[in-house]
Amino acid sequence: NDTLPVYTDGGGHPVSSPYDYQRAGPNGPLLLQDFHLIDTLSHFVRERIPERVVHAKGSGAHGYFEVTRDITNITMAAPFSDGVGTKVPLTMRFSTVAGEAGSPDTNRDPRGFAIKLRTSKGIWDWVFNNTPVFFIRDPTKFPLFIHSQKRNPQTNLRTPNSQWDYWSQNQEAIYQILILFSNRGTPASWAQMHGWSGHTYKWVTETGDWHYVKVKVISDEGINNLNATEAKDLIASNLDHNTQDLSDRITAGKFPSWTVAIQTMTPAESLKFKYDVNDMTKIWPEDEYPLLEVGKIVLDKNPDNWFAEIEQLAFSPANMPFGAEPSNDPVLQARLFAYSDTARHRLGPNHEQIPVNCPLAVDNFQRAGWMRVDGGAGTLPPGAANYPSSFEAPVSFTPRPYNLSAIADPNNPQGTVLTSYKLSPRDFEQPNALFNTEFTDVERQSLVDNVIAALSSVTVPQIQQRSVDMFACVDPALGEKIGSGIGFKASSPLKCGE
Ligand code: HEM
Repeated sequence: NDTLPVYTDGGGHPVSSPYDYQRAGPNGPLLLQDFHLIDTLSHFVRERIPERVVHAKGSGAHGYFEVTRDITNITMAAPFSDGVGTKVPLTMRFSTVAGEAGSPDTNRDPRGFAIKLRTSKGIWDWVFNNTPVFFIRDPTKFPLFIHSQKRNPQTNLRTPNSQWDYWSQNQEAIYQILILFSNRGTPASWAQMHGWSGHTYKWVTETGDWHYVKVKVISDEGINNLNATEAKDLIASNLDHNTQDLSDRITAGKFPSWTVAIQTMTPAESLKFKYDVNDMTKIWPEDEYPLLEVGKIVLDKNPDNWFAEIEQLAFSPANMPFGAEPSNDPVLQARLFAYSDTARHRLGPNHEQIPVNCPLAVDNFQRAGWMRVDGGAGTLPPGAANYPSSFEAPVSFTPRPYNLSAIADPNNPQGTVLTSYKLSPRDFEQPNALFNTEFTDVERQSLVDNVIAALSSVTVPQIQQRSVDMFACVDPALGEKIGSGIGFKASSPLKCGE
């Protein structure tokens, strides 16, 4: 049938039968020249990547987020800044936490509730759970807590002893334990769960005003849970119950949907809040901090390729557009580091170019590394400079639209500053001493000759001028010698830093 594609090996060469292989005679050993066999085997034995260290079992789908309220008085972050009615594509992944990739969907566990929003200003990952609080408020506890819940290193069994040993020693987990051991610990469907940010974030406006914010993603169907017997029965009859349920709903056109709401707190209010605003074992009561509906989520497309679009998803709470910032919640701060770090391990340094993780637009200087399969330069022409060039201007730089130090937090009055060292005339003092008092005559002359030779092959006059000025800042005589060697004079007045 010539309408079908022709079966080939990995090099694109047609192969008559995928089952056949080459031997030295009908009953002889295999031939190393059989590329098809070797290609097939060697790809197969590399088909697994590490599973997620937590949240290994999960499933997901694609859809969109729609802005339903103008909250530019709370944040300048896209998609909100793009106006009511703006829709951005998203991918969501739901997961259990402690089980391995093949473990049952209906195990008692919190559920991961992760959302990748592809906004006009970059990726915004909402890496939430289906619970409003968390077990810990100290980041150092996370690996230790997870060790107590996962398999014992000697027996490879999960043991109630270590689970309850941890919890009874670390009782700040109690709110989450109550949820976990109620029927909320076994949701009936990914579509019938709410999601919560858990953490407090800071959302900032164009003028630098900011609020503490928590996000709640409310299932339009309400929540629906299994009792312990139902959950156990499903483990016996269908390990993948929730995975299947999500996929079946979308195939049947019964698209899961959620309403997104936020709670806000001003910095002044936070000082009067009964608990630490950065303590993620506490909720903000909804009667005191009412929910404000701001958006809608709909999931309307199943993945075409589970590995490419779900397993290779890499979420990071550090992925935030301008207008959303982390609070000083230490658990959140630790997560800002941990997720991209694990993605580099699990998927490699170029995980952000995997289509499901890729922002709508990305232009930077990251071109190489393992498995770089695109030009790595976004929309830049292939020959564009691979660093911030002064003469080819490959990219422009957006000034940050607010000054981080201006939004200092009353809970941390020092604030944070965005800075780098500025050049000053003092930066030339030690080079001057090296040139004049340490170098020998031979070294001085070799420096002049070698720099003249190097600068003569530079073809951009403003680079030659800046370089001559740099040497003149070290010593005017040095600038004069090098300048005359390439036909330039030091600028007058000469500027040697601020
Ligand atoms: C210090 C605390 C924490 C650390 C170090 C941590 C670390 C991790 C790591 C390493 C993964 C695997 C990611 C991957 O392989 O792509 C993960 C997954 C996940 N975590 Fe955390 N986590 C922490 C706390 C939390 C909290 C507080 C939440 C929710 C509020 C959360 C929600 C999730 C979710 C939803 C996933 C699954 C993401 C996906 O579907 O790919 N984690 N976490």
